[in-house]
Amino acid sequence: MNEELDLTKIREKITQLDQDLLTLFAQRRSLTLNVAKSKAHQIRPVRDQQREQELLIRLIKQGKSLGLDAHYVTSIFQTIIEDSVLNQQAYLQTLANPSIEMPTVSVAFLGDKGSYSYLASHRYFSRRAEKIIEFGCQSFAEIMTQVESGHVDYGMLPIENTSSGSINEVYDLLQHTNLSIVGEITQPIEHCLLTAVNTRLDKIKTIYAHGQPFTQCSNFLDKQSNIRIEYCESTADAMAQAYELQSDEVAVIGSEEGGKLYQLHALEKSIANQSENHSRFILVARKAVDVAEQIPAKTAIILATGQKPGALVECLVVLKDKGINMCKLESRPIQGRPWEEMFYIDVEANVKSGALQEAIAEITPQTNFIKILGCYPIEHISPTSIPSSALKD
Ligand SMILES: O=C(O)C(=O)C[C@]1(C(=O)O)C=C[C@@H](O)C=C1
Repeated sequence: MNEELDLTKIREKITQLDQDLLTLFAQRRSLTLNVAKSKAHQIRPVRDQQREQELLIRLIKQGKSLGLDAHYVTSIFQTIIEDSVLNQQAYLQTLANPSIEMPTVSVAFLGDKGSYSYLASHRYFSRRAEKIIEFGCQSFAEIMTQVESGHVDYGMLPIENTSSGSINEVYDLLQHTNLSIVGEITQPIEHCLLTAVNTRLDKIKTIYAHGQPFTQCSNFLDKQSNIRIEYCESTADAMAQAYELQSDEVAVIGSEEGGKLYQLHALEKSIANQSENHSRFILVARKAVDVAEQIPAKTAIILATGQKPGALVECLVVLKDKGINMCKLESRPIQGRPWEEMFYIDVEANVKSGALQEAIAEITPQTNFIKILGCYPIEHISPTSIPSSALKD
């Protein structure tokens, strides 16, 4: 056979190239760590979008001359840059918080292996810790208690989802805790219908699911007739049940990645109402963290204004006047005080910044309760925009 078409030989060459690519990725990563060290000295922001834009435009051009299309090149390098920014941020955070020890961390999350909270915990600490001690919990309240009591270092809690909105139970728990929010991570939620054995959709009689995925897949579930839904404490619980039953009439809603831990296969993929489905998780700890100046920060504040008309608006006007961007506003009833609301406000500012300190000082007299829930690095790296002319062939 023509040597060029010998599959074994071709695969050997691909394997070698993939290995070379990995070596290059690792070299690039260690160079960006030096960039972070240099920026730590000069107190320059981690992100330099002009540099990113120049780099992407040049790479798209070079890619085209090699027969690689612009979208392919862009998506690869945006992933590389995101990794670079997150790594630099993680490094600068270790400098800003020298007392926090990281090689081994213990993390409490909802459910067991395979839950979305489990996946978020592993992703979050993958660039920060060498070893994770996992602590699966049965409820959000248990996660808080485990961290408060010192049994674990961190708790990972989902706070909002792009499809089903805010997770009220978590907001309510934050009202009464002394824990601080020290990080965030946005996890893509890719709901699939998973089964333990090969089967067909029309054979499924029972679907096991946690309440959240159930709500997020309501359109798909409405279309299935004669299917019984069994609510579970967590997605991992649902997966464990399906694994144990080994039935061609049983399915579970969960991620393909998590399902693999239970030897489950995807019968249907992308079954969520919204194709772009993401959950934002917060990480809580007993001690607040400092956020390095070079990193964009978010501060979470809760406050109650009583029933004075316009009191909340006045607080928000203070933020506007100080040029502080509010990225989230949520309200929840205050337990035991009917019709009174607790407001949760996320702002894009470092709590140590002059502007936010001044804003808090001005807002405080207008409230009957105010507390900083935490200040942490913004983990969401929005991709740098590229002029459309660079994308054209
Ligand atoms: O060149 C820098 O300043 C870097 O931080 C490196 C890098 C990259 O990975 O290429 C990452 C982040 C910046 O926004 C720009 C570029």
